[in-house]
Amino acid sequence: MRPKVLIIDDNEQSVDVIASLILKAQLTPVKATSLTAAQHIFSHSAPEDFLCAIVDYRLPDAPIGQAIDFTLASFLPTIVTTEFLDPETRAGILNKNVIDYILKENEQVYEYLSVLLSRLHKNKSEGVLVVDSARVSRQRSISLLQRHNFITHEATTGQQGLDALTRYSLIKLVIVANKLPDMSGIALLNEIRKRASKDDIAVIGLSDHSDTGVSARFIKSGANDYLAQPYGQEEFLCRIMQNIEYIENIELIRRAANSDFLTGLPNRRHFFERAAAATQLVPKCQTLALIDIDLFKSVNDTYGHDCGDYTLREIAKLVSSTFAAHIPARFGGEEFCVFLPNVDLPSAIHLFEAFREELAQITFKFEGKTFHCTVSIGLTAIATGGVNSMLRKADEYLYQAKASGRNQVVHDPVKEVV
Ligand SMILES: Nc1nc2c(ncn2[C@@H]2O[C@H](COP(=O)(O)OP(=O)(O)OP(=O)(O)O)[C@@H](O)[C@H]2O)c(=O)[nH]1
Repeated sequence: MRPKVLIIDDNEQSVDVIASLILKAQLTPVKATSLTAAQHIFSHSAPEDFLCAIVDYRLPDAPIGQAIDFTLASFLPTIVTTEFLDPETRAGILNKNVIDYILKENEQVYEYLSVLLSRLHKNKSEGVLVVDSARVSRQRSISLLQRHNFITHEATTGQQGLDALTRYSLIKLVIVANKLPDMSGIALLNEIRKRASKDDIAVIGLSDHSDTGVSARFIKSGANDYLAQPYGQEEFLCRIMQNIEYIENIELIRRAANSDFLTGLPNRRHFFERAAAATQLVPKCQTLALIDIDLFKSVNDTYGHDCGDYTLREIAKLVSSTFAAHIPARFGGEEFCVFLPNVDLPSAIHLFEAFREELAQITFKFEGKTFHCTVSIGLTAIATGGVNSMLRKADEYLYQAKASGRNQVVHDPVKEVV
């Protein structure tokens, strides 16, 4: 079920705009035109179904932000919208521990709201580590991050920070104080950069307003950004969002470059990178298989190219789930490859026979038509010549499998395995 977002606003026009943004962010809007209506809706719902609330500061039955107090008391992360904003109101809103406020002054702010909503959703799977021995400053950072749904981790020493990085793989961003009890922030940054580049984990260094040299040293030593203390909460959150988005965009580009467009499986290039990394770890044994769909041309010719694409995607899903613990890839056309470090020939034969049989049992259904597919597989464990030589050998066996009637696995003679 899509998470819900509660809108409390008595202005029909802004409710409609906000609701359409919520739908665009793949979330479900729930509308209330007053505080009383919101209280009624909320008392009949499960609080955990709601991602957040978007609350107008001034409502007929809640003229000075009482609806904000209600959503916060209901543990709903709250974004405030308002038509006016004097410094006193702004400070009052921010003091209430809301996520952010939106001044309804132009269309661009709705764009910002849209970004904020999708971030709140995505942040639930993003880890941020705060390494700061000063309790108040650390807790302030953690509290701001939690308000934005991030998974937070805290450390008071550099070593604890490094341990947390080893333990929690979801950490995308680290906030590093300049002075730590066991090392300097710069020294910690150096250690982090030995493990992860600027494109893998973003680091924001905390410096002092009075010491501009520190921020420059952070950046020169590989930090993505810095924040001069004391900082405002809006600046803090803007920088966090910017840096997390940078890491996410790099991830997206990498995924696009490494995966096959049609099936999402790793592509040939990425396969070779992963296989090379796996062989460097000197596996005890290795097997490699080439899988080719039988008579696939006839699927295209009989049911059309779209059906061919659908079949490739379905078979790719089975390849991906069956060989998730190994290194599967689409090699192009109707051919897949799987490299299995630390799997010997008898175990691999068992795996690929089971895969072949399972696939042959599947009834593919496309636009009212049903049909079956089989695959031929060439499998080798003769690893002395490296991955390229394994590919040539597997290709020979694949040719034999096709020539001997298809729907079979041809492999090295079991006793001759090196
Ligand atoms: N729909 C679709 N078809 C593809 C794609 N890539 C390759 N093909 C088709 O896959 C077919 C491969 O045909 P062939 O090489 O003759 O082999 P086959 O029909 O599978 O026969 P055997 O391999 O001998 O069992 C061709 O018709 C290609 O057009 C793709 O991405 N989508």
